[in-house]
Amino acid sequence: MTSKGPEEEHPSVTLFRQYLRIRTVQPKPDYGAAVAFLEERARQLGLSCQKVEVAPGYVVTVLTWPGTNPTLSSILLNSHTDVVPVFKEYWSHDPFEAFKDSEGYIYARGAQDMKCISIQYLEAVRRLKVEGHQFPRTIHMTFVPDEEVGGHQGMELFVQRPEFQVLRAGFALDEGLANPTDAFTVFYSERSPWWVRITSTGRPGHGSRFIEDTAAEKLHKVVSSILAFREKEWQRLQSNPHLKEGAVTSVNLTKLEGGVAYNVVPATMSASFDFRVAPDVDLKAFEEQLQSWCQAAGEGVTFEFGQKWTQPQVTPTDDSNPWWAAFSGVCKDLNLTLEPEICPAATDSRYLRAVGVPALGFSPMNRTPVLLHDHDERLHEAVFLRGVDIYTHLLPALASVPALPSES
Ligand code: MET
Ligand SMILES: [Zn+2]
Ligand SMILES: [Zn+2]
Repeated sequence: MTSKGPEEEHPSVTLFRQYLRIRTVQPKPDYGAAVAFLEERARQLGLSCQKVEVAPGYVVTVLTWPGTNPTLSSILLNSHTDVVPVFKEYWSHDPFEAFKDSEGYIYARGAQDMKCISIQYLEAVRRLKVEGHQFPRTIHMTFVPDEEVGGHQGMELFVQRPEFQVLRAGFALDEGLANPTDAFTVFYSERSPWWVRITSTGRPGHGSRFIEDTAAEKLHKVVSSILAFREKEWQRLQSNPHLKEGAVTSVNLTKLEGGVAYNVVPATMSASFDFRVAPDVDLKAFEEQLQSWCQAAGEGVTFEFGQKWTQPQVTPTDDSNPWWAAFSGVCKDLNLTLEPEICPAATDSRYLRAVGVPALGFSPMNRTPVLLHDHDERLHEAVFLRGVDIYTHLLPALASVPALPSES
């Protein structure tokens, strides 16, 4: 794949690179600049733009292309505006410069996750509008803050607002993952994030002594139990070629805290875990399992949640679901191979599915290594432009799905 010189760059790519330069990086995203950029896009496209401040400083921006039949539910195209932090010293190029190399790879935080998709939605809508199309269903593009830290000041609040009810979303598209093969990944469900901090308390004292019942000793037991569970799930995944990553429960030990000095045995220590619980797991039984690991380690071992999602939902991927039929039908027509999976990570789709909006997680990036949250996150301009084409085909089909039984 070769790229054109800057003077010949495709305008959609130029727009993408402009958006990538906005520093919406956690933990202090410049949301104001992103909202201003989106307002300008709305103006250019002749779309209405609504700003819903779901919490002070947290604005959900909604661009709307009205359909011809307002009695029908709408299509919601969602993307988040924030991106995760970078370790700049490990990058080949400044992650907020949107550098394009001679081959056409665009390096930037958010190139895959998920500023590409925001611009692809906008550019697909622009093209369809310019061509004079109109569709029965309204298309809303929602640009939400806060996804990368849990969506608690973003989509979680937005779905509870009257402004969300008014959108009457019937179906949503949201982010997926790149796929290194020729196929495209599509997510119909996701694992539930459970962030668990285990705190162990025990007897303190002088570091030279054989103190019994220490916080560290008990914490070690819980850590061992959880890492043994991790190994069991890993083996289950490895031994069954039919299981994809999202179908088993994963866990990582992500933080250890405690202690003040080499020679002081601390009274408290803690370990934090990022569990991603598969959607078919009995969550009550799973919490009891956590409880029993703590109890088995001894007195004074407790746990608390940093995140605890308990409403996993599955969007059907068979033709009983007219949205799936429309989505997969277009992909078939375009000769795109789909790999339907459970998303291993968490996205804002979980909030949409929980309020009854079927959602698919789709990032149209094939032949692309999965580099989200990684150093040198990048996307080839040709893959990006192909994604605009794909949405240009998907949107007419989705926005023309005939009235559902519930809508007639
Ligand atoms: C659990 S909050 C979601 C943050 C991010 N999308 C992740 O999956 O880690
Ligand atoms: Zn994302
Ligand atoms: Zn992310």
